[in-house]
Amino acid sequence: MAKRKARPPVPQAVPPAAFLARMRGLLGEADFAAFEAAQTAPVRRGLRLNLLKCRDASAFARIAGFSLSPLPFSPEGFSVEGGDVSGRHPWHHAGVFYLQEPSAMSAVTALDPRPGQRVLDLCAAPGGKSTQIAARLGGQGLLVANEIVPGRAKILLSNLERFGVRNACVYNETPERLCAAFPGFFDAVLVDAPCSGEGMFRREPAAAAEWTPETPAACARRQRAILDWAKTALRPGGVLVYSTCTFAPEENECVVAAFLKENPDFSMEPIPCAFGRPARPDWGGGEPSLELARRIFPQDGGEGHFVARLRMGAGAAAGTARFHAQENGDGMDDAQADVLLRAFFAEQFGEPPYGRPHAAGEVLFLLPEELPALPQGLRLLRAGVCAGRIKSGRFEPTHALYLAAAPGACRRAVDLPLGDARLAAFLHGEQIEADGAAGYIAVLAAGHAVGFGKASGGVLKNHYPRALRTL
Ligand SMILES: C[S@@+](CC[C@H](N)C(=O)[O-])C[C@H]1O[C@@H](n2cnc3c(N)ncnc32)[C@H](O)[C@@H]1O
Repeated sequence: MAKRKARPPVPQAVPPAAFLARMRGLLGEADFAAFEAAQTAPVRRGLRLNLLKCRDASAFARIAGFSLSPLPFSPEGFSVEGGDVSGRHPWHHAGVFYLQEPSAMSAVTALDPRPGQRVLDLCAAPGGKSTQIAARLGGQGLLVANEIVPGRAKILLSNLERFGVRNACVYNETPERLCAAFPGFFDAVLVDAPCSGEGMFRREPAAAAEWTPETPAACARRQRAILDWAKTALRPGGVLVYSTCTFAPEENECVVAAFLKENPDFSMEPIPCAFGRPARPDWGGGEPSLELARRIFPQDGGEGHFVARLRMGAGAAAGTARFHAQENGDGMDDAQADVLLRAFFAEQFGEPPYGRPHAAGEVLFLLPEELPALPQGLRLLRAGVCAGRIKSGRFEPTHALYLAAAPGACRRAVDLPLGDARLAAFLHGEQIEADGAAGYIAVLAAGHAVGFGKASGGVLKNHYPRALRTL
């Protein structure tokens, strides 16, 4: 592998004195001492396997050169040491793993999404929890991942594409507009709310610098508004998970207590995994069922999270979603897109096309089966997989199409070991050697697709997206 530049040291955050005083008051002397001691321990790095691409953690660790230890927060999550644990690792480019703060994995464990369900991740960027939900869905059902900030929504899309997710729609919407378009539609909704980020002070010094004693109350107002919209997108009997990465009771127990008071058709449910410790009913006005939510403090093995799982009563009233059929515009119709994609898949992949072929002008998509049509008028970044476009009468595939290939499916491929200089060159954007017939060829990193190129005259023209190339 190419030699890596040493990374500059991460600046150390100084927790505000008022924050520490609050924590001392909340936790009491003994627990506060443990909290403070954990704050100075080395930061644990978390790695989550992409179950869509790899389920064998020992083989993964051996080949990737990592040492993995299980975490209590999620069965597919590990604390990681050794090797090149970074976004530059070829298997990171291939979407085989996601680097994530360990306790952040707990929210999807609490949500417990199952294949075939319709799931909404309402505050989704950069996609830590969306990629985990998609992996748990195993390609069946639907994930709607939404992010309000445009630039962050693009990063969310990029991470879902890297993970090879086929059955997601990515939106850049306000919670209000998104939920109004999907009334009563989802089996499960995750609100991983914007918060004061007290659990991220060590990793994000900016969060510590911005914090004031008034921040939690301001965040709580926004969180309650988001939850009010989130509930409208849930079907009766569905599950709502609320999570934050902050410690402030105002943003955790108090927000959930107020929600339960205003929505008697919702009730707290136990989380099917005993990470961290029970939440504190006395920090949320005394509602006893708050004890079913969980808190994770640094002394519990993660930077900090709060997770509550609520269920909507099965008899509650729900709205009905109304969708409109997609239009094709000029160019192919869906039947022609189907024929073209079948031929391309037969040549390139050992599986037929998945989803529903759809042509929008010159661009061809494989739409999620679970979404018969799309709501109109929303800022949609992607529905399903963008397969490619017709250019000068020929089909040109996308990077996302190769990343979404099932493991072992690429028929025409050059498979390079992780440390191979040609792999480093490809990820850097260079041409590499290619034997054999001309045409599109997948580039694999030890069995997993990282992208593709077009072979001609013994070389592979590089189609690795510029924005993703290593420097
Ligand atoms: C805690 S982060 C989400 C992290 C994400 N779930 C993950 O695991 O990668 C909260 C997100 O909410 C977004 N956000 C900020 N203000 C919002 C608002 N008023 N409504 C909805 N989302 C908002 C932020 O841009 C941010 O991406």
